[in-house]
Amino acid sequence: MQPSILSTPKHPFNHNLFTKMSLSSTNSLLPTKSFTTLKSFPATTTSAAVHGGSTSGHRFPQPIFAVHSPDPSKPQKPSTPAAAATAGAKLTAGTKTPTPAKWSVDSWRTKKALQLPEYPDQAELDAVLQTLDSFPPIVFAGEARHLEDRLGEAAMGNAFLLMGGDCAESFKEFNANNIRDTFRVILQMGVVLMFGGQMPVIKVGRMAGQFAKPRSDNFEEKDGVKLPSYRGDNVNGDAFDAKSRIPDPQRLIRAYCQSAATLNLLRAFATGGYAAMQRVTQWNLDFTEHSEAGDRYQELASRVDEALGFMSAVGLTTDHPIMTTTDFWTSHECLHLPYEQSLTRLDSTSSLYYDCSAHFLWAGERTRQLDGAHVEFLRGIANPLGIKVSDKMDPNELVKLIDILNPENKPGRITIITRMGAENMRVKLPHLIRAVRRAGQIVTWVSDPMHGNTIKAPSGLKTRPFDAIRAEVRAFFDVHEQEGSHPGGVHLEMTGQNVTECIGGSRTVTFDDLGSRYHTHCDPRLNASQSLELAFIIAERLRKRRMGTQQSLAP
Ligand SMILES: O=C[C@H](O)[C@H](O)COP(=O)(O)O
Ligand SMILES: C=C(OP(=O)(O)O)C(=O)O
Ligand SMILES: [Mn+2]
Repeated sequence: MQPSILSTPKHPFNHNLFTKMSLSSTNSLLPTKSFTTLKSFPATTTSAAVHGGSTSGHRFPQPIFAVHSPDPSKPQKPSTPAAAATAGAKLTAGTKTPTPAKWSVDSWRTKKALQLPEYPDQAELDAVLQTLDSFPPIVFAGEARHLEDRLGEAAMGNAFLLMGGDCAESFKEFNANNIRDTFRVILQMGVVLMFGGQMPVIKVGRMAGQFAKPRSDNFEEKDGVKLPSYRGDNVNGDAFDAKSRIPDPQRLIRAYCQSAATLNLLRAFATGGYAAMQRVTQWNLDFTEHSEAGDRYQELASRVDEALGFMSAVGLTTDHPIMTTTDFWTSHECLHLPYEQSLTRLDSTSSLYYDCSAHFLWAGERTRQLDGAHVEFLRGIANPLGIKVSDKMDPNELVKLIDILNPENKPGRITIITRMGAENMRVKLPHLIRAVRRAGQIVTWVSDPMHGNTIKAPSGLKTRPFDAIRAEVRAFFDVHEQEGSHPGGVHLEMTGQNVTECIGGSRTVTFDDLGSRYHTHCDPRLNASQSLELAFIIAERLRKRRMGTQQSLAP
C-alpha cells in the first residue's frame, strides 16, 4: 500500500552518522596522492543538505543497528537464512533439495569459486581484508529489509523496480558531477515511470560498490601481446600494460572508501532537498534539454508541477518528507567474495547476517552455479538478492537455485533478472515463469535488456543497439502479459553523462560516433537521453497495462 501523504514514511537514509561522515578518517587509507585528488572528490554534504533544512536525520528516528563482525572464537548464532533452511526444510513440488550443510561467513571457501582474482601476495590480501573487517558497514541491515519489503510489492505487481548505473564504476570517473548526473537521470526516469504506471517506483543504483567484473576471457590480446584481463578497478588497472593488470589488494580499500563517499553524497541528494518533487522541472540535464526525450520530460514535469500547485491550493501539504525526499538504495554484483565476506556483519536486531557493502546483491550469470562458492555465500546473507538469468538457464535449475537462496519463500527476497535478447526471451521466459509458478515460488521478475544485446562495432568497440534493447523490453512485457505474471522492473547499464556507447536512439548515435565519447570501463551504457527515451517507452507499456487491468475490472 502507498503510504499516505500524512503518514511518516519509513526512510532508509535516516542516520545522522552518515551525513556527518567525513573523509578525514579514511584519508590515510587512500593511496598517497596529492590534495588535487581530494579536490575532485564529492563533497561530504550537499549545499541543499546543509541549507535545505527540511530533512535532517532527526525527522526519522530509528535505532542504530548494532552490527558487528562475528567473533570466530565464539560459537556463531545459527540464525542465518541458510540455517533457517536447514531447520525449516520446506521443499517445493517435485524438487528434492538435500539438507544444506551449516553456513558460515567463510563456508564459501570450501566450494569452487569462479572469476576471483589471484593475488600474488596472499599476506597482503589478508592484511587488507582484516582492515576492511574492522571498518564500519557501508549500509545498515534495516535499510536492506525495507528494500526487501518494497521488492515484495513489485513481485505482486504493486510497484516497479528501476535499477541502473555503470557497468563498472571506476576510480578515474569518481567525482560529484558523475554521481549527481546518474542520480538525476534516475530521478527523471522514476517520475516518468510513476506517471505511466501510477505506482511507486523503487529506485536502486548500480552505484557505490559496482566495481568487480566477471570476464568472458581470462586474457586480452592486442597486437600480439597477451595480458590478464581487466577485472574492475577494485582488482587491477585497465591500462594495457603488464604492471596494471596485476591484482592489487590495496585497491579494495580505495573501492571501499569510494563506495562510502558515493553513498554519502547519494544520501545527501536523496534527503537534503535535491530530490524534492518541487524540483521536478529542474532535473533535466543540459544536453537532454533539446532532445526529443528531454522535451517530453519537460512537458511531463510541468504537468507534475501543476498538480503540486493544485495540491497546495486545496490545502494538501507538499512539504512533507514524502514529497521532499526519496528512497534510494544501492546494489552490485556479489562477485569479489573476500571483500563481501569482510563487510558481512551480524545484525543484532534480527540475528541475521547482512552483507553491508550494499543493500542488494546479485549473482552474476557466470557465477550462479548451484554448488559454487557465490551461491554458498549468498544463501547465508539476509539482503534481498538478484539472480542473473540468460537463455542458458534450465527451468528446473532455476527452481532449485531459488529454493537454495529462499527456502522460506519470502516475497522480495529474490529478483530474477533476465538477460537473453528479445528472441530468446519469447521462447525461454514462458518456461521459466511456468516452472517457478508450479513450484509456488514468489519472485520479482525484472528485465536486463543490456547483457543479451552486446555486439562488436567494426571499430572493435563493444556496443548495444537501442532497437535491440527496446525489443527485449517489449518481449519481456509481452511474455508477462501472455503468462499473466507481473513485469516487476528493469535493470539497466546507464549513465547521466552524454556518452556515445550504445548506438541508436532518437538522437542517433552511429558506429562512427562511438569513438568520440566512449568512456565505459567495461560494457556500453545508455546515455542520459537514451535512458530517458527508454523510460518513456516502458511508461507507455505500464500505462497500457494499467488501462487493460482497469478495463478487465470494469463491470
Ligand atoms: O558486465 C558484464 C560482464 O562483465 C561483461 O559483459 C563481460 O564482458 P566481456 O565479454 O568483454 O568479458
Ligand atoms: C556481469 C553482468 O551481468 P551478467 O552476469 O548478466 O553477464 C553485469 O550486470 O555487469
Ligand atoms: Mn555489464
